[in-house]
Amino acid sequence: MSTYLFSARDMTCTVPSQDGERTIFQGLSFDIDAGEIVDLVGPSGAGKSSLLTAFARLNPHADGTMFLDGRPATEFSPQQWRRRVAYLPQKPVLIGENVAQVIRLPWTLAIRNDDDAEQDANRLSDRRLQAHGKRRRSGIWGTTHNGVDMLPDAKIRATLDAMGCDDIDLARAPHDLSGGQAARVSLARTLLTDPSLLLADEVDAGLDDANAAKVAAILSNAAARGMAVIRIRHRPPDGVATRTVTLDEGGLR
Ligand SMILES: Nc1ncnc2c1ncn2[C@@H]1O[C@H](COP(=O)(O)OP(=O)(O)OP(=O)(O)O)[C@@H](O)[C@H]1O
Repeated sequence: MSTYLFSARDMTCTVPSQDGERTIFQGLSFDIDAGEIVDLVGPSGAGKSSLLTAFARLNPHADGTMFLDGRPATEFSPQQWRRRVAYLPQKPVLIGENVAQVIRLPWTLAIRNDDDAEQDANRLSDRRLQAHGKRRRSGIWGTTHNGVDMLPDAKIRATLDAMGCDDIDLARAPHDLSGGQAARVSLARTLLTDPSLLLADEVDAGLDDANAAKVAAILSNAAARGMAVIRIRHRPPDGVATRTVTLDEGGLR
């Protein structure tokens, strides 16, 4: 059994091509511990995004064996996996009329997924069924799930401020945000769902140095609290990564 937070073994990705199929990578292994920030670099087209989406179980062309907390990925439903392993695409997709709504939506969905998973488990166990309803959720706010005010504006505000996002108005429409603000809102939204592993696919691409530094600081703080982070980056090293791995010609080194 793996002792890492996350492990992947024998990762393979084969995509359709004109000649039939093309293998992007094969037999890759990767491990990451809680609190680590690993930069995944390599030439364009090497398969970095394909590997990250494979880790997120979002890549239909990829295969392999993965473990989270020593448990095989096959023991997690796709929803349970995504609750723990968050994939952040380069271009933020911000759904909602304003920043507060954008941030609240995945939080609500994450809670609902937790409850769904809990209900599934409870169906299998009368004893746990009795306990259902008494249990307190130990989420990042430590609140129970019984009201719409689980994530009130004041808490969103405080969280954004703590992440260096005091320039972002909660009432602002997502399409009015600058690129740097949108990137940080997207990041804050994901971090609030408290994933164990964050897969950040070029989230600082296209940002100016100041905004890229803010994004790096947010990730660094999250890692200091125990989150593991894998970043795909094309920018020069920023000193935040604990380790850099290169994907090239189908291999990781
Ligand atoms: N669904 C798909 N169908 C066909 N080819 C694909 C598919 N997904 C990825 N590829 C190909 O796989 C290769 C790896 O793509 P990927 O985006 O993972 O590389 P990358 O290292 O992230 O590149 P970049 O740094 O430019 O973003 C590319 O040649 C891409 O065209």
